[in-house]
Amino acid sequence: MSHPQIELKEITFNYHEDDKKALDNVSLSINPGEWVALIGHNGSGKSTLAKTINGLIRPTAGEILINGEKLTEENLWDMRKMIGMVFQNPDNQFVGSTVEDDVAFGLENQGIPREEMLVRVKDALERVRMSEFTLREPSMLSGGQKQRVAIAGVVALRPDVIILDEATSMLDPEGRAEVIQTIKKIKDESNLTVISITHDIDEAAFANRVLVMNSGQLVAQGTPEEIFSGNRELVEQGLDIPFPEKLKAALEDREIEVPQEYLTEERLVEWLWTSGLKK
Ligand SMILES: Nc1ncnc2c1ncn2[C@@H]1O[C@H](COP(=O)(O)OP(=O)(O)OP(=O)(O)O)[C@@H](O)[C@H]1O
Repeated sequence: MSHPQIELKEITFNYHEDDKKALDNVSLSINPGEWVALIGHNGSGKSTLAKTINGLIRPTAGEILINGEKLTEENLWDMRKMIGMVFQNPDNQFVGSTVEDDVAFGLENQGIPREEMLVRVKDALERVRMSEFTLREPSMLSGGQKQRVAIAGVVALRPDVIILDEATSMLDPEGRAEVIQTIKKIKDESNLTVISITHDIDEAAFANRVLVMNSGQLVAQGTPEEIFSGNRELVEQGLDIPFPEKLKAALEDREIEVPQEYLTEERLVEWLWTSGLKK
């Protein structure tokens, strides 16, 4: 029988006994090769959920299964090798003096032999299209390039799952697009599972499935189309909605008829061209 890659069963967690629950009875499962976006306003429990999935936090109640196997103290380190994380601040993630050294760092920690390490570093840098920067100093790179190097460091470890914890939030639009395209390429090449925690709903629109957190609970899940189409409640929850949906809402407020289905930016442009809307 095939199992979900990650399964959370009725997970509850609070940081301190008297605190309100940071996670409140959360159950979910994620399959290999899925791209799942985790959205929700500040403090809704997204980062806590990610830390639970990769074993940094032990839930107060409930259980976690990875490939059908229960996460325990004994198998924690093996399980953690399956999951790589990329964090928000690109500047806090560098340890090497060159791009190459930086990507090699995690491999050295895992005791990977030098020959194998060189192959993996080269391959990882090619996959994030940073080969020409191999000997550069990481601090000299743009934000998007820094995050691509951070992704290479994770990819070199050959994880099955990559968690992006607001990995694009400090980048300009160009950097964001670079990082998202990089992740998409790697995901397609190696059936990587992607969990992206994001406030950027345009990023969430890339996912196969969107999970919405609120006050430690998983309150909704569905395709980006299902979650975002005409869903003004999300805005009330402090979330942004994708640009095409924002524009549709603004046009509707002006009593202009708009398509009810979810539109990507390309489809929106197409519709605008053909809609006969006049200035
Ligand atoms: N180290 C900690 N100690 C105590 N409470 C914490 C800690 N980290 C988070 N919390 C609390 O747990 C709850 C969930 O926080 P979490 O960081 O998981 O939310 P989030 O959705 O990731 O928020 P953000 O978007 O701001 O990163 C919040 O009430 C937060 O104050």
